Formats: sequence, C-alpha cells, structure tokens
Amino acid sequence: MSKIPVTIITGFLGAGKTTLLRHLLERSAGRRIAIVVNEFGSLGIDGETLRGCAIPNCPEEDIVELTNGCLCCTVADDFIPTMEALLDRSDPPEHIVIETSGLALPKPLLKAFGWPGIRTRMTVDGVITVVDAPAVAEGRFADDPEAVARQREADDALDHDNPLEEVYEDQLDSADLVILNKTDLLDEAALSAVETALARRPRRVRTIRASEGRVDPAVLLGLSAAAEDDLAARPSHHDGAGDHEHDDFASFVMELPEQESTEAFLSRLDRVVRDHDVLRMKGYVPVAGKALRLGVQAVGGRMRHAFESGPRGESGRLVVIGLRGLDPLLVQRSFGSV
Ligand SMILES: Nc1nc2c(ncn2[C@@H]2O[C@H](COP(=O)(O)OP(=O)(O)OP(=O)(O)O)[C@@H](O)[C@H]2O)c(=O)[nH]1
Repeated sequence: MSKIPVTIITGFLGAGKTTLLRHLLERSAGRRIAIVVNEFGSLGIDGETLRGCAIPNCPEEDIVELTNGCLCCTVADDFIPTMEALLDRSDPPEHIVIETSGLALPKPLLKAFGWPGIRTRMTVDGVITVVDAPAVAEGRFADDPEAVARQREADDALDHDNPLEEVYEDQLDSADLVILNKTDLLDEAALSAVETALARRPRRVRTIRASEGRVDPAVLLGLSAAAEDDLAARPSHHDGAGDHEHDDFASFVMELPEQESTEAFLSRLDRVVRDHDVLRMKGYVPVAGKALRLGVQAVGGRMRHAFESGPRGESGRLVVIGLRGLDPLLVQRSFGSV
C-alpha cells in the first residue's frame, strides 16, 4: 500500500501560510486534498478563510481545525487521532496539507510521523517554511541585545534570548523548501540581503520568492522528502529538551461591540498594536450601517482590512497574540471595551 504524502506548511505568525494554502487550493481543483489547520488562538479564523476559497464544491469536511492549543504540544491527544480519522475514511485523501500555528516548532510534529500506525501509512512529502521577508529585513527575528536586557530586567524568568528568533530558526532549520513571501514590500537590495542571511542557516534548502503566496502547486507538492526519516539533519533549539510549552507567548480572544466608524476603529487598532507590542491580531467586527463585517489582520505594525462575508453577528471577535506579559485587561481597556 503506498503512503499518503503529507505537506507541512510552517512559518512565523502572519508570514502568509494561510494565503499560500488558499492559493494552492484554488489551483488544485480535482485533487482530493485534506487540510489540517492549527491555530494558536482558539478562534478558527484560518479555517473560515480557507472555506471561503474559490474552489467549486470544496468539501467542508476536508478542512479539519485543531484549535485546542499548539499542534506541536498536543501531538498525542489531538493530532494522531485526527490523522488516523483521515486515513480511516472510506475515501481517504490523496494528499494532506497541514498548516501549523505560527508558534509551532515543526520537529515534535515530524516525530509524530514515526509513530506506529502513522509511519506505515503516511510520509512527510515536505516541510515548507514561509518567511515574512520584510519582518526579517526589519530585524524582527535577530537578537537585539538592548531589548533582551530590558526584557530580562522586567522578567528574570525569561529563558531564551529572543523567543521569536528561536521559533523562527527552528522553523527554517526543518524546511525542505523556503518561500520568501511578501516580496512586494521590499526592493531588490533588501531581498538579496534577506536571501544572504537565509543562506547562512545550517540547513541549506531551495528558496523561492513569492508575493501573496503565489507559488505553482507543482513546486509545493511532490517534494518526496520523507522528512520523518532524517530528523537529525533538522536541528532544533529544543533537541534534548522536554516539552515546549510556548510560555514565552500569550494569546487571548477579545469580544468587541459593533463599531461606529471603520476609520476610528482602525486607528485604535493601530495604536493598540504599537502600544502593546502585539505580534499578531486577526478577527472581525461589525460596523454600524454596514451589511458585511469588517475583517482585520495585523502582523506587527502592518495591517490589512476588508469588508467580508460571514456571519455579521452582534459583536466582533479578535485573537490577539504577543509576548508573555501581554495583559488582556490592559489591551481591552485600550479598545475601550471594558
Ligand atoms: N503585502 C503582502 N501581504 C501579504 C502577503 N502574503 C500575505 N499577506 C498578508 O499578511 C497577513 C497574514 O497572512 P496569513 O496568510 O493570514 O498569515 P499566516 O502565516 O497564515 O498567519 P498565522 O496563521 O496567524 O500565523 C494577511 O493580512 C495577508 O493578506 C504578501 O505577499 N504581501
């Protein structure tokens, strides 16, 4: 019996994983691809985005959401049973694509493919790591000794020099293919500088530039890497360590009432992101007089919004992710919602 290929899409918060996956689905009509989406926040925004894909007859049951914590920490409880259920379907998928949360370390997930019952029936076709090119260019993942010193003063339990850097590097160092995304936001010199930095990583793999996740599915699927068989070639900051608990990060969901004005809301959102160093925020909110709800996405200080279909509802919901210490009450107060 041939093994079902599994592609893992990883990359830091907001790098463009869902965008890439959506593009892939839109161009893979006719193939039976099952999607497993894992989000750090418990809101399931990515699942909704993917269900809104433009594929005729895209079956909802082919999109499985795991919102109960980060995949790499819930492998035994959630992940293995989910994969087994997909395998046991009377009409199993031809290919499975997993989108990890932006904070997931890929290696514990790769290890799960060595489990009995999984190993004989599935193989990891490839780990695709999406990189936010402008975030790298801005030095978001590089060590900033002054910032680390400040953080340590505020929190002497801090156990990594830079939690973002650690996750980012683990994701890069387990890749079979790197997608350098958001190239529209950088000029050639800045892009080349990012590529030079990526080439210094211990694991050297093919890097492809992309904008809005537009990559030919033929490039993404069919890498035949069998990644579960060469874990040693994929170094991790957590090799030899126990569980990875994500306690460097904080995440919560915020309810927001209907907003009077789009502009006022967006400018408040912008201020909240900057004042509280929010890493990622996404969700939707109803706006007075508008039939559609307002969808918002923030990745660091960069923001996008659009009126979108979906249940408008009485109130809005936003998932907010930041470093440990981000206080939900303070953030809510900044929104004026408590
Ligand atoms: N300018 C620009 N924006 C992009 C590009 N790709 C994605 N985005 C935007 O970046 C934001 C995050 O994209 P997502 O695809 O949701 O990122 P993600 O990695 O799935 O996010 P998480 O699952 O929260 O980690 C959205 O506002 C996207 O529209 C790109 O190539 N250029």
